[in-house]
Amino acid sequence: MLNKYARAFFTRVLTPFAALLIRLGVSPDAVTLTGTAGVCAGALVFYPRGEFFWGTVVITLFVFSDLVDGNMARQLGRSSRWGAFLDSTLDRVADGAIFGGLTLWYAGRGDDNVLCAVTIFCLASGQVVSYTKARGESIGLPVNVNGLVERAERLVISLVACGFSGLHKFGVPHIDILLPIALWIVAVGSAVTLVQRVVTVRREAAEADAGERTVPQGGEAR
Ligand SMILES: CCCCCCCC/C=C\CCCCCCCC(=O)OC[C@H](COP(=O)(O)O[C@@H]1[C@H](O)[C@H](OP(=O)(O)O)[C@@H](O)[C@H](O)[C@H]1O)OC(=O)CCCCCCC/C=C\CCCCCCCC
Ligand SMILES: Nc1ccn([C@@H]2O[C@H](COP(=O)(O)O)[C@@H](O)[C@H]2O)c(=O)n1
Ligand SMILES: [Mg+2]
Ligand SMILES: [Mg+2]
Repeated sequence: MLNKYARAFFTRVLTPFAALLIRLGVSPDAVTLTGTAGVCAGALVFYPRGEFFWGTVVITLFVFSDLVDGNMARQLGRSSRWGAFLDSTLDRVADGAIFGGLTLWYAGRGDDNVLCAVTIFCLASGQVVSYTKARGESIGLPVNVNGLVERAERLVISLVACGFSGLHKFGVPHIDILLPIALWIVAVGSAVTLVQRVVTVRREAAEADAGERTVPQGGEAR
């Protein structure tokens, strides 16, 4: 949903910044790599210590690089298969760091086995949701479904809740309840999305296989 409705807005806002980076001689790949390094640093330095506010501030500063890199590549007319591969692969690394950092908190000083398990589920299910699309497309299917909770939703729900929960350390009472609520929402939403994508791939695969059986290559329909 965000990918559909918010992308156009962020493209307009970020285009001048992307153009500036191009004029400075920065490459899209450098932005992809720097953005991922920044997100990983923010998540793995701050989250395991329960510094949710500052961790989220650092991550937010870097996570938009994921919209800037593609914007730069398109402005340069240099959108490439390598760029698409690098972008998606490093998305998985960044997601792993965000939910990994939260997992380390709940496994350590946050000391909550249930939320630790929910966070691991968010991490694993998010990666599998992305995999379903990549694998489906790699076997030649359109995978015409995005599902309830795509990556943008997973990030926005988790990061907004994390940032606000971090205000608990500055004396705002009860606000830390937002993070567990968000994690449960992302976990359930990812499970639903996974089912939506698997069902779609199953239908598309059955249709494609049936089409191949009725019309053999170079032959007439039986
Ligand atoms: C006092 C309060 C403290 C508050 C602290 C700050 C709060 C932080 C708030 C928000 C931060 C949100 C940032 C989220 C930005 C997300 C940007 C992003 O990375 O989007 C990427 C996404 C997809 O790009 P790709 O095509 O490269 O990705 C593909 C896709 O992800 C596939 O995913 P999947 O299959 O898993 O579903 C992958 O398969 C594929 O491999 C991958 O390549 O881009 C978009 O979707 C575009 C839309 C971006 C929308 C961003 C919306 C941000 C909106 C609101 C921010 C709210 C701010 C509220 C702050 C309140 C503070 C007072
Ligand atoms: N280093 C990069 C990064 C991205 N691309 C291209 O942009 C597409 C992704 O666009 P986003 O707006 O989602 O970042 C990607 O599929 C590539 O075509 C690139 O070429 N080099
Ligand atoms: Mg990108
Ligand atoms: Mg990306």
